[in-house]
Amino acid sequence: MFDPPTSTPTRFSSISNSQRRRPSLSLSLSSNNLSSLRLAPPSYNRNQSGSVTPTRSGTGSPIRSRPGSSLSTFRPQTPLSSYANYSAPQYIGTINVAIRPKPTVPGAAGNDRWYVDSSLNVIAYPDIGEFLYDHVLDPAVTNAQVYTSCVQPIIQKVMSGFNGTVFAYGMTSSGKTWSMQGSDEHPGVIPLSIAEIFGHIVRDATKEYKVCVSYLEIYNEKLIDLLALDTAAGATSAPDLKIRDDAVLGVRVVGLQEVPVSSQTELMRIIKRGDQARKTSATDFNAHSSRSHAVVLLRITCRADGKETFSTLSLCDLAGSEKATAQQERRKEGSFINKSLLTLSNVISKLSSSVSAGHIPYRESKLTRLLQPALSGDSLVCVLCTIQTTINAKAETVNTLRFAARAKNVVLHAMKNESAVADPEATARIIQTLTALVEKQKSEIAGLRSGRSVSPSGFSGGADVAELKAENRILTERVEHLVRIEELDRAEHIIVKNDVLNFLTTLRHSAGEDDRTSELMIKLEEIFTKQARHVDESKSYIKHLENQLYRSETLRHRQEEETQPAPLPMQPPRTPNRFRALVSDPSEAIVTINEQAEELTSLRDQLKDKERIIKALKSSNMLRDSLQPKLLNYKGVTRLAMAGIPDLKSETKDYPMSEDQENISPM
Ligand SMILES: Nc1ncnc2c1ncn2[C@@H]1O[C@H](COP(=O)(O)OP(=O)(O)OP(=O)(O)O)[C@@H](O)[C@H]1O
Repeated sequence: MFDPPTSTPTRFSSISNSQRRRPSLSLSLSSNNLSSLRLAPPSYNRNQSGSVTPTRSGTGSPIRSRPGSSLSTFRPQTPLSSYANYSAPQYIGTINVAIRPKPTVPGAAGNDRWYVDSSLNVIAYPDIGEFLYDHVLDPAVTNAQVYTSCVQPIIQKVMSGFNGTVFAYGMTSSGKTWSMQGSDEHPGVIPLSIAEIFGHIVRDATKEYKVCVSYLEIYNEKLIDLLALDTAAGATSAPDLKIRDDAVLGVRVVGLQEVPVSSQTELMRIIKRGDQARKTSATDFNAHSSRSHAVVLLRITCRADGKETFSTLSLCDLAGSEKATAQQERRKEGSFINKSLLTLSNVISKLSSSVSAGHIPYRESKLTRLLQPALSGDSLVCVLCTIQTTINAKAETVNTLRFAARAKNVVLHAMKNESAVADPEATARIIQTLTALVEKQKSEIAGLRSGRSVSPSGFSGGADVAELKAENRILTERVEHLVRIEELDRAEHIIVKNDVLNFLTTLRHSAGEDDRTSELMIKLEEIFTKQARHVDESKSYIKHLENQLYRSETLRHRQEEETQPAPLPMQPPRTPNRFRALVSDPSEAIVTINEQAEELTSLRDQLKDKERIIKALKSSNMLRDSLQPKLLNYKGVTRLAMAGIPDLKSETKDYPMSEDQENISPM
C-alpha cells in the first residue's frame, strides 16, 4: 500500500460541442407497420461494424426514414469491443446503454405488448416505435450475465487508469437495487465489480495497489456520508455535505470519509454497513423502496514501472421515479427524487443535443453535480435502465427508454489518469529541505512576533538588525554632536550680532577712528566666511543623515517583506514612514527616529537662521564697502569732522538696513 498520488494526472480538459454531441439516427414507421410488429417483428441485419440495420419483416429491406415521426430506431455508436484496447491513453465513444426488463409472471394479467429481442438489442412497442441500444437484455438474465456483458469491460478499463461510472436508472420497483446489489445468491453489479477488482489485484502481484471506499446517499437533496452514520449506535442524522470542484477528481465531496480497504471481504462489510444506514421505506409499489440515490465510490491507485494510475469507480443505485402517493412523507421524498431525476434527464438531453446546448444545469441537483465529471465525458459510463413491461408501467417505461436513447448520444472523451512516479529519494530530500525551511521560518516569525532579533532565511536579517541598531546609535550621537555645535554657533551668532551692532554704533559715533573700523570690517569678513562654511557643512551633514535614515528604512522594509511577520502593535506614526523603527524593538525605534526627525527639523530651522545671519552680514559688508570711500574722504575734510554724525546719518539713508539687520537685536 502507498500514499495517494501527489501529481495531477493527465486529464481531458474540454470538449467542443461538435465533439460532444452526435445526432441520433432517426427512422420512422407507420402505425400499420407497428401493429404488424407485435405479430411479425421486423428482422435486423448485423453489418460488419457490429451495428444493426432494421429491415421490414420478411423482406430484408431497411425501414424507411420519415422525419417528424415519433417512431425511432436508436443505433449503438460505440461497440463494446472498443473497450478491448487497454493500452490506449484515451477513450472516445458514447455512453453504453443497457435495458433490463424486469421478469414478469408468464401469462399474468397486465403483461403488455412489448417486443424484446435481446439478440438484436431491440425493444419495440406497437404505438411507440422501436429502440435499439448497446444491450437489450432478456428478462430472464441473471445479475452475473448483466455484469459480464455490460459492466465488466468498464471495470477492466478502471483497473488500467480510466474513471468508470455505472448507474441504474428506472421507475420504482423495476429492479435497480436488485441489479446493483442483488442478493447473496445472486450478487449484483456492486459485489461483482468488487470481486473483479480484488481478483485483478491478487493476480497482478507485481503492481502496488491502493483501494479506498466512500459511500454516500442523496436524500431529499441532502448529501449524507453513509459510512459516518453509526446506525448501530442509534445515529439517524448526519450533516449535509457540500460538493466542491476539484482539480484532480473533477468534483469532491467535502468531509466524505475515504476508508482504505485491503480485501474484498473488508470492502463488502463496509458497504453492508452503509446499506443499513440508507433510507428505504415501503411504498405503494415496493416494500423496500430506496428513498435516496446511493453512490459507492472506489478510488483505486496503482503503481508499477515508475508510473502511477489513479481511477475512480462510481456505482450508483438511483432512487426510482414514481407517481404521487397518499403518504405525505413518501410524497415529499418522491418530489425530491422526481426533481433530481428530471434534472438528470435535462442534463442528458442537453448533452445529447446535436445543436449547441448552452448552459448545462449540473448544479440544479446534487445528483447531477456529483455525476458532472462522468456526464461531461471524463469517465466511461454505463447506464443500466431497468424497465417493467406491464400495462400500468407503460408510460414510465417509455420515459425510461427515451432517457436511455438520449443518454446513448452523449459523447465521452475519457483520459487515462496516469503520471510518472517521483523518485522517492528525491522526494524525500525535497520534503526534508522544505520541512527545515518551514521550521526555520516558523521560528523567525515567532521571533519577530515576540520582538526578538532573528535571522530569517535568505538574508542576514540578524546582522541587519544589529547593524541597524548600531547605525541608529551613531546617528543619535551625531545628531547630539550637531546640536552642540549648533548651540556654540548660536552663541557665536549672538557675538556676531553684537559685533555688527557695535560696529555700526561705533561707525556712527566715531567716524574718524579708521583703524578700529578696518579691524571690525576684517572681523566681519572672517565671521561671514566662517558662517558660510558652517552652513555648507551643516547642509551636507543633514543630507548625509537623511541618506543614512533612508538606507536604514529600506533595509527594514526588506526585512519585513521577506519574513512577513504578524503586524506589530505600533502607534500611528507621527513622522513619515521612512522614519519608522530601525531596530527590533519597534517602540524604542519609533521614539528614537521621531527624536531624530525632530532634531533634523530643528537643524533645518537653525540653518535658516544662519542663512538669515549671512544675509545680514552680506548687507553689512555692502554697507562697509559703501562707507569706506566716505570714511577715507572724511580724513582730509574738516567740515566732515565738524559736521560728522548728522552728515553720516544722511548718507546712510541711501543704504537702508535689510529686514534681517533690523531684526537683529542685542541679546
Ligand atoms: N430481474 C429481477 N429478477 C428477480 N427479481 C427482481 C428483478 N428485478 C426486480 N426484482 C424484485 O423486484 C423487487 C423490487 O426491486 P428493486 O427493489 O430492485 O426495485 P428498485 O427499482 O430498486 O425500486 P426503488 O426505486 O423503489 O428502490 C424486489 O423484490 C426485487 O427482488
